[in-house]
Amino acid sequence: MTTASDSVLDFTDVSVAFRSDGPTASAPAVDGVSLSLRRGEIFGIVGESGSGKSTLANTVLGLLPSSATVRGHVRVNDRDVLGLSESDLRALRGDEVAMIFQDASASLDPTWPVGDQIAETIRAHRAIGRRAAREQAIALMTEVGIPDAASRYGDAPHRLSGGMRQRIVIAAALANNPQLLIADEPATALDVTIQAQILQLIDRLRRDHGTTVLLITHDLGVVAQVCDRVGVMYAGRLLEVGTAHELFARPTHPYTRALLAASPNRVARGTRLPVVPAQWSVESLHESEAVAEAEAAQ
Ligand SMILES: Nc1ncnc2c1ncn2[C@@H]1O[C@H](COP(=O)(O)OP(=O)(O)OP(=O)(O)O)[C@@H](O)[C@H]1O
Repeated sequence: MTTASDSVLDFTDVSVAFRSDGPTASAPAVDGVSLSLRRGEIFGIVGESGSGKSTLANTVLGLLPSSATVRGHVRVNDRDVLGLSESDLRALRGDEVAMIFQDASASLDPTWPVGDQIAETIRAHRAIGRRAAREQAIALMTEVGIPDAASRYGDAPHRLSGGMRQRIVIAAALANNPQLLIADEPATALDVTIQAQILQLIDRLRRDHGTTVLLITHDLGVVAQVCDRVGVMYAGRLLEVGTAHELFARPTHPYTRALLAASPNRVARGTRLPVVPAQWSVESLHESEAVAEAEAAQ
């Protein structure tokens, strides 16, 4: 059992619903999710598009629109973050918790030198001078693998490749040594080789700094490459949690088994989750499993 001291992030019976303008209430985007992340682990949330992964993650830093109603408890280091004021959330963001998204370009100001953007992130949370912040930013750029970081400090984002921009975003995210990093599809927009490098970087940073990582993905290859434990989401529900090894070797939920059966080369990088029919039922999954087994036996 996870105790308060070894868990960084706890979701307790979290549900999220978006107010709809239509006559019928829409199904909850997140439905009764309970989950604890252990200190220093990379926890993958895997699920097809629309399963509620981003919505769940966005509850942590208060990033949901006002049309969303969140129920349950979301605790960071035992402090309930739902209902925090905007200024408390700002203090939490980038300090205890940092978040990176799929599109690095959208996270960076296109008109500003990349190094200054990292330095400002440091100065937003700590009282240090410009020169010290600049030195720390260059050290971070070096740490995340920007070659000749000092000379790239003054570059505008468009002068860097997509992979290098994502490294800058990761450097800025880690600037204040957060305990928790939420990475929402951090490598999906990049080509396969660069994706692998970004994931290796996240894994190395976790090892070097002890950062806990919540990694959102719909790529089973990502799960296989870096995740310690995995939660499978479907239609807002967390169906199954286990180690990455358990998930691949002994999936217990029929939905997970169907996903894996439908992804024959499932540990290869770039294995996207197949979309299962919206009106999913356990019976239909049993059928698809039977078909997969019959095909495998041929
Ligand atoms: N701002 C919003 N207003 C209304 N509904 C929303 C909003 N954001 C998400 N939803 C709905 O919530 C459900 C879950 O969406 P969410 O983006 O969390 O899924 P996801 O698993 O992260 O998908 P993807 O991998 O495509 O990002 C979907 O049905 C989506 O349409």
